[in-house]
Amino acid sequence: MNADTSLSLAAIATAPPPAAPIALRGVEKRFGPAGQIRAVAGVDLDIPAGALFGLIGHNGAGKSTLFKMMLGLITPSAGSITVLGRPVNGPDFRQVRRSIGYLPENVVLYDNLTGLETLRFFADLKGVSHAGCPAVLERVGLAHAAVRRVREYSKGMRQRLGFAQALLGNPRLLFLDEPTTGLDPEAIRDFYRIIAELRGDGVTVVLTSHILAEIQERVDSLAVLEAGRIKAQGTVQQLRDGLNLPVTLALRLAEGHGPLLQAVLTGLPVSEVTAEEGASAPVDAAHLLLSCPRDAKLAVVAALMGLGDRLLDLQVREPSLEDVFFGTRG
Ligand SMILES: Nc1ncnc2c1ncn2[C@@H]1O[C@H](COP(=O)(O)OP(=O)(O)OP(=O)(O)O)[C@@H](O)[C@H]1O
Repeated sequence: MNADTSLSLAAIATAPPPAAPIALRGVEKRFGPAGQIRAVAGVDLDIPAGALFGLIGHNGAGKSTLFKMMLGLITPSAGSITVLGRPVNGPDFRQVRRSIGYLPENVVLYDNLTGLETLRFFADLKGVSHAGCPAVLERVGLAHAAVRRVREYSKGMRQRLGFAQALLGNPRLLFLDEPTTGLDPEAIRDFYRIIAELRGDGVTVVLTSHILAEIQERVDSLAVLEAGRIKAQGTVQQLRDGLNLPVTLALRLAEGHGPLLQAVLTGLPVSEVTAEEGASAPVDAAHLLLSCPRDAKLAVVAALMGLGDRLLDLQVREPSLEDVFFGTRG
């Protein structure tokens, strides 16, 4: 064996394992002297490497508690968590933490520091070089404000700065708690553009949001958390399919369609016929909404073709994630 070969074997032996999925098994967290507050209850969760994963839940559902346990900041009362191939709270997790970026829900910033000084401060805490700070500021669109004090920053600029500190040290995994709070639509677009770039580099991103429509458009898969439990998990399509929520068909019809509409729909499982908001009397209105089970959608659409030129327009409206989220409640 020559020197080069032994060197490369040594490198393989000490190389970190490939980024593994995040895995939670039976995770529970209780607070209070007698453990009477159950913030997280029996959570099983798998987040694949390279995913953009969304965690959705109302206030108090347990999202932040789950994040803090995945970061090793607090210890589960029961269950196990593995992040990037290592048990959280295990002896070598400190090392893994260096590969993780975290944006807390309320990032603490010091008003007297400039943006650049803030990033240097966080770089020191994380044990990474100051050299990357200007580039990270540039990446989040704050290069122009690098030497302005944080007290002069708008809410959106503060949120960008919080995001910037999470990006320090080129993390392999990002936990972002409500990352788009306080951002205007353009800044939200910028944020997801950066997320897309990071994912192109193989970074795994886990985020929470209350803006359900925003999450629905962007994540690969998500978990709906309610009262500390996962109520549903999967892609948006899987959630919709699993819940079998009805599909809405929005029709625009020519006058005098009433009897014909009733005739073509006879025998089909159309549960509701209502006028779309703004239209006049229900069945004679020109704009109608029909609701039917998703497995009857094609049969209903085919039947509606029987309206001929009285059917002016037809839109199939899938249930939104909002429907999925609230459909899983209670
Ligand atoms: N340190 C703590 N001591 C006692 N109870 C706590 C503690 N941290 C969280 N809780 C409770 O655990 C539950 C879950 O809180 P958590 O902050 O995880 O929810 P969340 O989904 O992040 O909510 P939000 O969207 O409002 O941030 C809540 O009932 C909360 O009051």
